[in-house]
This record gives sequence, C-alpha cells and structure tokens, in this order.
Amino acid sequence: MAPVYKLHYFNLRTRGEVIRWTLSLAGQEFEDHRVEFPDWPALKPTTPTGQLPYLEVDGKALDQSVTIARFVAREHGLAGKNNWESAQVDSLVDYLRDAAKGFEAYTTAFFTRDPKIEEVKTEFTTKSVVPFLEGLERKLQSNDSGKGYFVGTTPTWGDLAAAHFLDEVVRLNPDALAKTPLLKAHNQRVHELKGIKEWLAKRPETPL
Ligand SMILES: N[C@@H](CCC(=O)N[C@@H](CS)C(=O)NCC(=O)O)C(=O)O
Repeated sequence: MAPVYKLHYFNLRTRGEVIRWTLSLAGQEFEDHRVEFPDWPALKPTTPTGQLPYLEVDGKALDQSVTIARFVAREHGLAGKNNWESAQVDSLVDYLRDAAKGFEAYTTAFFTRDPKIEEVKTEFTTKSVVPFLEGLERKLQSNDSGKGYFVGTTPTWGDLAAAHFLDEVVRLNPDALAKTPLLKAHNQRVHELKGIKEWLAKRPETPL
C-alpha cells in the first residue's frame, strides 16, 4: 500500500514550503494540515517537540523541516543519484540556510510588527543577501551538465529549496535577481516543472 502523508504546519510557507514543493514534484498526494494560530496552544503538546512542522507517514511522526524534505526527496529519487550528488544537494541546502538568516530577521520583524520592518527588508534584499546570490550563481554554473539544475542532470530538492528561497527574495525586491541571470532562468525552469506548476496554481496565498 502507498504510504499516507499528512503534513502539519501553520498556514504559512516559511518552514513548510520546501516540503510541500518536494511532495508536489514527487507527485505524492498529501494532506496539507494548516494549523490556525488560535488552535496552536491546544495542539502544541500533541506534537513531537512542541513545534511545527512535522510529517506523519502512515501515522508515524517525523519532525525538523530540513530532515523531512530530505526524507521525502530520498523516498522519491529527488535527492541525487549517488552519494556525491546527495552531498552536493546537502551543501546547497546548507548554503541556503546561511543565506536565509537575513530573511528570518525579516519574518521576525513581520510577526513582532517591528516599525523598522522596511529597513530590515532593504538591508536583507540589497545588502546581506547579495553575496549569497553571487555564490549561488557560481554553484549553479559549476554544474556543466547543460541541463540547468544545481546538481546532476535532473531536478533535486536542492533546486526546489533554491527556487523557493529566491521567490521569497523577489517578493520583497522584484529586481533582486537582475545581476544573476542564471538564477533567474533557473527559477523559471523550476516553476515550469509539472508538480511545481500545479502546486503554485493551487496553494493558498499567505503573507509569508
Ligand atoms: N528546527 C525546527 C524549527 C521549528 C520551528 O521553529 N517552528 C516554529 C514555526 S516556524 C514553531 O513551531 N513555533 C511555534 C512554537 O514554538 O510554539 C525545524 O526546522 O523544523
């Protein structure tokens, strides 16, 4: 029997979205349980660690967003074709997590209604993320397969993590990819993948 997947997360993209993209590219059906904030205090003690996301697979719970996305990718052949490719994907995802620190400052400012949110946004999109975008473009360029993905010849969950992150950057600054044309083209390439295109067309619109 095919496994039954249920993803528990808030009604946000943030730490849940790469998991949703990976499930979608895999063509894996899943229940997208979005916890509303007023319901959270009652649900919190029922979760593995008191935090979200966690994924239920046939009733068993797996927590930690990056681990969950990697698990789904491995289950569906989206984590690289050999150990070297898997390590390259992991390296890409680690790099993105460093790049995302400035974005986390923005999400904190959003949730705390920081009056300086515009400054935080400008600092992230025009300063702190810039060297990461250049580094990311070099990583993409270093794959000479000619297929336009970060690792190997087919999309991996690393491509999804990169494209999702860049979407968030572009939401905050539409010109952010002007100096990294390869990243811009990669972003469009990922958006055109069947499962991703379908997911983007149907996902709920949320502020983050
Ligand atoms: N390392 C964890 C962090 C999880 C985390 O920080 N979750 C936040 C939402 S993004 C949460 O559950 N906050 C509510 C709470 O702690 O009560 C992961 O990546 O899954």
